[in-house]
Amino acid sequence: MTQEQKNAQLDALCSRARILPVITITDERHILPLADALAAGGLTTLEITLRSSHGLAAIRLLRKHRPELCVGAGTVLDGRMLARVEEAGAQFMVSPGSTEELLLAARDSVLPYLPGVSNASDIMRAHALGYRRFKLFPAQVCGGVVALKALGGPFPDVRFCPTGGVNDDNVANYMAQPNVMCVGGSWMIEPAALASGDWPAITWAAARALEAIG
Ligand SMILES: O=C(O)C(=O)C[C@H](O)[C@H](O)COP(=O)(O)O
Repeated sequence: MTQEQKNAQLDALCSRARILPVITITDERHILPLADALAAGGLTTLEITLRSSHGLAAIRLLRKHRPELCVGAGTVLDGRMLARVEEAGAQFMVSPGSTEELLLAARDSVLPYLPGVSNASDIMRAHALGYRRFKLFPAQVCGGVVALKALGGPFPDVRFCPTGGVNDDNVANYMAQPNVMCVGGSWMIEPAALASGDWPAITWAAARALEAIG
C-alpha cells in the first residue's frame, strides 16, 4: 500500500472517529466494559496504549469480541512493538514521538500509522518519508491551537490529531482548526469512574465529549 493510500485511510478513520479515546488498561476485567461504555457514548475508535502489560491482550480481546469497533495500538515505540501489534490484530498504530526506525518500519507495514510530532523538525523528517498525518503530542504543551495555526503555514498538506491536555473545554477549539482531523485523549475516562466500574459515568463522559464538539 502506498503512503498516499495510508494517508487516505487515516483521513477516513479519523474523520469517522472525531475523538480517539486513549486507553491504558490496568485491569484486564475493564477491557470489554470500558470499550462498551465508550461505544455506548459514541466513541467507537479506540487507541489502546502499550503502556501497560495488558495492552496487547486488550487489542486481541477487542478484535475477537468487538469486531464492530476500530481498535488501534498506542505507545508503539519501536519495530519490535510494531510487529507485536500487527500480530495482535491492531487496525492502526500511534506513537507519542517518532524515530527513523519506526518511520521506516511502518512504511513496510500494512497498518496506517500516526507518528507523534512536537515541532517542525519532527514533521520535516517524517514528511520526507511520505508521512502527512501526525499525532501532535503533547498538544497543549506544544502550543495547542496557536502551534497548529503556525504549523499550517509551512505544512499546508499536513493534518493532525492533537493529543495531550485536550478536554471538554478546549476540544471544540482544536476541532475547529482546518488542519485538525480528530483529537485524542484520556479525559473522558475518569480514573475514579474506572476504578469503581462506574460504566454509565464513562458513557456519559464520552457523550459529553462528542457534544462539546457539536
Ligand atoms: O501513551 C502514549 O502513547 C501517549 O502518547 C500519551 C497519551 O496519548 C496521552 O497521555 C493522552 O493525553 P491526555 O489526554 O492528556 O491523558
